[in-house]
Amino acid sequence: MLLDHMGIATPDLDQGSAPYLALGLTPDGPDELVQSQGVNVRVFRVGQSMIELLAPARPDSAIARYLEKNRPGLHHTAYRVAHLDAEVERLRGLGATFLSEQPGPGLHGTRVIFLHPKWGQGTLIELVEHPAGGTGH
Ligand SMILES: CC[C@H](C(=O)O)C(=O)SCCNC(=O)CCNC(=O)[C@H](O)C(C)(C)COP(=O)(O)OP(=O)(O)OC[C@H]1O[C@@H](n2cnc3c(N)ncnc32)[C@H](O)[C@@H]1OP(=O)(O)O
Ligand SMILES: [Co+2]
Repeated sequence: MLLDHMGIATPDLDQGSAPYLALGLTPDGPDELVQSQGVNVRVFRVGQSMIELLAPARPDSAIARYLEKNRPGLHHTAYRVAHLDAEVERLRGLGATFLSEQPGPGLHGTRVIFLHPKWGQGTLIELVEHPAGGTGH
């Protein structure tokens, strides 16, 4: 299992970028608007993983709601799996609860799904389908 990214909630991508730029990281390509999630995303690559900076693009987005109730910072962690549907079924068999019935569109055209933060023992966990890069089970 590979860590795909750490999702960081920020009110503003430039403000949220400051520590990562100071650490010597540079954005990996242009910012991306992901309409389905109502977020503007800026990515910094860290080895095989990423820092995924997320700023609200709409007041009704999950990130906007999160920032109404929480300080900016680590929002979720995401893991790479080779065969997402099979992994979802395997985890459902173990009693895992998901925030949606089916995977949806994620960054860079990936398929993603989120596990309920209660199941994640307080951490919001995202699974990202990477047919090549996942390890799967
Ligand atoms: C561009 C896509 C990109 C990608 O990687 O591809 C992304 O990662 S997009 C990221 C933004 N999208 C999402 O997070 C989608 C999944 N999230 C949700 O559906 C909601 O945010 C949800 C259900 C986790 C929370 O919804 P809401 O904020 O409306 O509800 P509450 O504030 O009442 O929270 C309920 C309960 O969950 C706890 N909570 C909320 N957010 C988090 C979090 N990020 N980490 C841990 N726990 C979280 C919150 O504290 C409440 O707990 P409770 O004990 O009931 O008080
Ligand atoms: Co994410």
